[in-house]
Amino acid sequence: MAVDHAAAEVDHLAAERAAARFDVEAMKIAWAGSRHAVDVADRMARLVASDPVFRKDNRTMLSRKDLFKDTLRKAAHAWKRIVELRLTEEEASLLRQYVDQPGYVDLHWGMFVPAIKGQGTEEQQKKWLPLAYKFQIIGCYAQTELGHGSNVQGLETTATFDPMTDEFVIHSPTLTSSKWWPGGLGKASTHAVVYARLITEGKDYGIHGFIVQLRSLEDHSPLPGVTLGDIGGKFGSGAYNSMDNGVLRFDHVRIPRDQMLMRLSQVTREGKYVQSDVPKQLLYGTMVYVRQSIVADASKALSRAVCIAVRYSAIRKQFGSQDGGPETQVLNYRTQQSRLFPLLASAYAFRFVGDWLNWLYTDVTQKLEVKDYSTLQEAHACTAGLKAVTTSATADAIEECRKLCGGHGYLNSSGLPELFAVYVPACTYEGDNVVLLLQVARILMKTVSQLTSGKQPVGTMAYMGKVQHLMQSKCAVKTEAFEARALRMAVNCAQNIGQASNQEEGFYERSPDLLEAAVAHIQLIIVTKFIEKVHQDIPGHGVKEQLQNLCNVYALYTLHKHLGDFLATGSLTPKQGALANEQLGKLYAQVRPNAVALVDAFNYTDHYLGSVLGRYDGNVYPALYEEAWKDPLNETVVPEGYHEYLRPLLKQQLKLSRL
Ligand SMILES: CCC/C=C/C(=O)SCCNC(=O)CCNC(=O)[C@H](O)C(C)(C)COP(=O)([O-])OP(=O)([O-])OC[C@H]1O[C@@H](n2cnc3c(N)ncnc32)[C@H](O)[C@@H]1OP(=O)([O-])[O-]
Ligand SMILES: Cc1cc2nc3c(=O)[nH]c(=O)nc-3n(C[C@H](O)[C@H](O)[C@H](O)COP(=O)(O)OP(=O)(O)OC[C@H]3O[C@@H](n4cnc5c(N)ncnc54)[C@H](O)[C@@H]3O)c2cc1C
Repeated sequence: MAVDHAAAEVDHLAAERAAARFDVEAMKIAWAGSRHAVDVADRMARLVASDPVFRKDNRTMLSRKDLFKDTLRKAAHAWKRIVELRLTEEEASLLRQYVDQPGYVDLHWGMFVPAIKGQGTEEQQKKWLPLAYKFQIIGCYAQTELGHGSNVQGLETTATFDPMTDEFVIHSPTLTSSKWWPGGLGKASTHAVVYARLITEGKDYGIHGFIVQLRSLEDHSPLPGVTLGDIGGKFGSGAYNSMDNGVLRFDHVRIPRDQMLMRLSQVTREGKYVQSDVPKQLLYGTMVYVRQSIVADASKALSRAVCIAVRYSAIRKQFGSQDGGPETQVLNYRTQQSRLFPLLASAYAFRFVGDWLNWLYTDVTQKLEVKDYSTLQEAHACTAGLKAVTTSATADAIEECRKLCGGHGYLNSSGLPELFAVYVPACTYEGDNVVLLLQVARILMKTVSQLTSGKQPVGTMAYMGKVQHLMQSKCAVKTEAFEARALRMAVNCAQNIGQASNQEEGFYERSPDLLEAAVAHIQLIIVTKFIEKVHQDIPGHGVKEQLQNLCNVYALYTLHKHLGDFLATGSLTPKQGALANEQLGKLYAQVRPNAVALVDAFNYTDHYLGSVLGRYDGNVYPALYEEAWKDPLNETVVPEGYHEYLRPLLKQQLKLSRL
């Protein structure tokens, strides 16, 4: 039973649920990963849903100030509950997820703590982490500047070592060097990991991380030399406006030398720069960590939107039989299915590839601990590429779900506008998606160039080693078609770049094609990981069959959508393309009776979904009607402003008509 629906009196979706051909409880386990994962998520979701402090149905009606205060209140209350109930790290993180309101704690736990863990020495970790763990300090991640975000090497903030005092002087030399965007910086954080150019002995050693205190721990006022503020309102109502994305300027602010994060490189007491024997890209480790978690978040956001759209499509009826019989559920329209079911399949696909990516990340981290850097490039390519492809697809899908819900999808009470507004910046933060895909493309080009030297590609690039076969064969098997498409697109790009006067120029000219080659490579990974998942032993009546269906939907839909690539590279014939489309229609018919149960398997509470259209009990119309009356505009029958602006107008019209 989904968590807060036990009391639902009428289940308007009961017939849909009864029609499902698989065990929903077992599917919940397949989705969450284990029985334990289902149980703990269930408990945390229930805890949040039943606590009035975590109410969020009025969020889009709050002013920015009230919304921010509400966020502070929720964060403090969540922390109180975490301490009182002695929640584990896993439980606490789920509780924060279900509170579902972007706020400074996301950056504190999600970036500040990981940056210190990844880039701080053991000594620095011992000093700073206990303070952060107990919330005696609040931290954020201050990298992006007004003038530069994507180009990290172009950042301008300086950290100049002063050997006289054994301190770094942090300074913002220009307006464009102002830190701009960091979440939690504007109003909440007391500390930040600040990225700045390290200058010592007159030499610029590039970007490094520093722990800098920004606000007094006594009264929260900015420390001398520090200018701080919020950067202003953002897209949509409610949504990401709960976050205090901030601006920060330094005027020669001094910090002790030991606040430079010194795991990757050090500055000695005398001011000598010492590079450790670790790759300098580890400076970007926090971003890699967050990118992998963003892939898991994509499946959460997408599954929420799909859950709303599927349930509502089963309730909503339009048109019907000619003889006045019942109208048709819009979920029965073939067009609705062909728009919605690929999104349902994508939610599952992203979930499983997210799990795999988490495994890859953990594996790389363990290897790094024993100084094995061999999989660093693979981790970068997979996190960057999957982050880009899954967030772009999810942002588009949320908007598609809004349209699938017709007019009511445009109401705030559908939950979809806010979900979209909160979600879309994921295409930009933690690396603009185009910039990240170009990173993948660079690695693809490097791999192609090494093929002739006999170097065998490994990991997710291993298929490129089958170059002779994949360049020539006609592909009968689905994965092979995806492999051939990705490889041939990459090889085409490499050949075209090879004809340019130099590599950089060629890469620049061919970058639109390179983006598409990178997408093809990443889609191959998603399809492969879904197939690997369905080949596992998956218990529960009908569960494996449903996942197999969804896997086929994802693969064939992707193939259909990018048929141009497959045909242009000769990876498929037009006849195979047409057959794939035929097959897709049949698969949708198999998904149809299971659709509602497949979204029930996400096990979301009505509180977390935050949507009158996606209610578990399907009792949509009374809820929509009731919700409308809660709008502040309906507090008075005659609107404020009537006497000033409507009455005189109407009176004037009355006078004119009497003339
Ligand atoms: C949740 C909401 C909160 C949001 C928070 C934020 O947004 S926070 C702000 C988020 N901000 C952003 O996300 C900013 C996005 N921008 C960036 O991440 C970087 O500027 C860049 C990667 C685009 C270029 O960097 P660059 O000019 O320094 O480098 P380059 O291109 O010249 O490549 C040199 C080599 O490094 C390799 N390599 C690169 N990255 C990694 C890695 N992570 N790991 C391992 N390796 C990596 C690359 O493959 C290449 O290898 P090769 O060929 O030499 O063997
Ligand atoms: C909601 C939100 C929260 C954020 N939180 C944080 C935070 O906590 N801490 C932090 O430090 N930062 C944060 N950021 C900043 C974020 O990381 C950057 O905005 C992001 O990295 C993109 O950089 P940019 O803004 O410089 O975009 P730009 O690089 O200026 O992008 C503008 C356009 O240029 C294109 N472009 C750029 N470079 C290239 C290229 N080489 N080739 C082709 N096209 C290119 C892009 O594709 C895009 O279309 C946040 C941003 C947002 C929106």
